[in-house]
Amino acid sequence: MSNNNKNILSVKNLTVGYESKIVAERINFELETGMLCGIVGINGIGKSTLLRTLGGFQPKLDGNIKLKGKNLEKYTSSTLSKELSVVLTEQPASKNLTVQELIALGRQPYTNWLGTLTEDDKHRIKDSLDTFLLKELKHRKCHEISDGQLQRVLVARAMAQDTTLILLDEPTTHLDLYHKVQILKMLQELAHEKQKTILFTTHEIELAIQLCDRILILDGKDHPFGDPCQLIEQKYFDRLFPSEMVQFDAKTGSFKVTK
Ligand SMILES: Nc1ncnc2c1ncn2[C@@H]1O[C@H](COP(=O)(O)OP(=O)(O)OP(=O)(O)O)[C@@H](O)[C@H]1O
Repeated sequence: MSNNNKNILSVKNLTVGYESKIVAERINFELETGMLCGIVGINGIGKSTLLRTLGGFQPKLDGNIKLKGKNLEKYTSSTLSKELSVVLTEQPASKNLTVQELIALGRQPYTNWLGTLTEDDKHRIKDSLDTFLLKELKHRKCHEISDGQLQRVLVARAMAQDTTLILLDEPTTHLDLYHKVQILKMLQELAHEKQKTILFTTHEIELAIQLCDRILILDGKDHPFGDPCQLIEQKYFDRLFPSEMVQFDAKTGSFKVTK
C-alpha cells in the first residue's frame, strides 16, 4: 500500500496494556511531518503505556501501528533507530558522561563499530548543542547539571539522532513554568523548522493547548484527537476532570478551581 509522504505515524484500533490487563483500547490517530502532538489524560489512564508501545519497548495487545507506512514490528532495531528516538522519564544510566558525550550517543545508529564520528556527526552534535542552548555546558558531567538542563540534553540527543519521529515521556516534569515553556517551545521549533514529528505525554494541558498542533486525549472511552481549538469547541476538556473540582474555561483555554 502506498504511503502519503507526509504521513509519519498511523495508529489504528490500537489496544495497549500488559499481559494481565488492557489499559486503553480503540486508540486512533495520524500524525504528519512537522507536527507537535501532546498526549493528555488523568493519572494512570495509560499515557506512558501508549508511548512505550509506540516506541517498541512493549508489545501492543491489538491493532496496528504504522511508521512511514510500514508496520512498526517489521523494523529491525537498527533501521528503527534511524526513524524513531525516545526520551523517557527515567534518568539515563550514563550521567557520568559529559553533556557533549551524551549528545554524541545520538549518533550511534550512524557510526561504525568503533564509534568514530565523521565531520557530519560532529556538525550535528554542535547543531544540537546550539539549538538547546547547551554550548556553555558541553564539558560538564551530566550529574553536575540541573534537571531542566538535563532534560534539554536528552532532547538534544534525540535531535542529534536525526529521526523522523521523536517520542518523549513527560519532558516537562520537575521544571518551573519558565523552563516548561522553554522546552515545549524548543520542541515546537524542532517540529516546525526541522520538520520533525514529535509526540509527548504531559500534564501541562493548558500549555499543550497553546503550543501543540494536535492533542490526543486519553479519556478511557473515545480518545478524541485533533486540533486543540476543535477539541475545545467539542467540549472534550470540560469532561476531563470531575466538574465539582475543576472546570474548563473555553474562552481562556484554562482550568479553574470550582468554588
Ligand atoms: N509494568 C506494569 N504492569 C502492569 N500494569 C502496569 C505496569 N505499568 C503501569 N501499569 C498500570 O497501567 C496503567 C497505566 O499506567 P501509565 O503509567 O501508562 O499511566 P499514565 O497515564 O502515564 O499515568 P501518570 O499520569 O500517573 O504518569 C496504570 O493502572 C498502571 O498502574
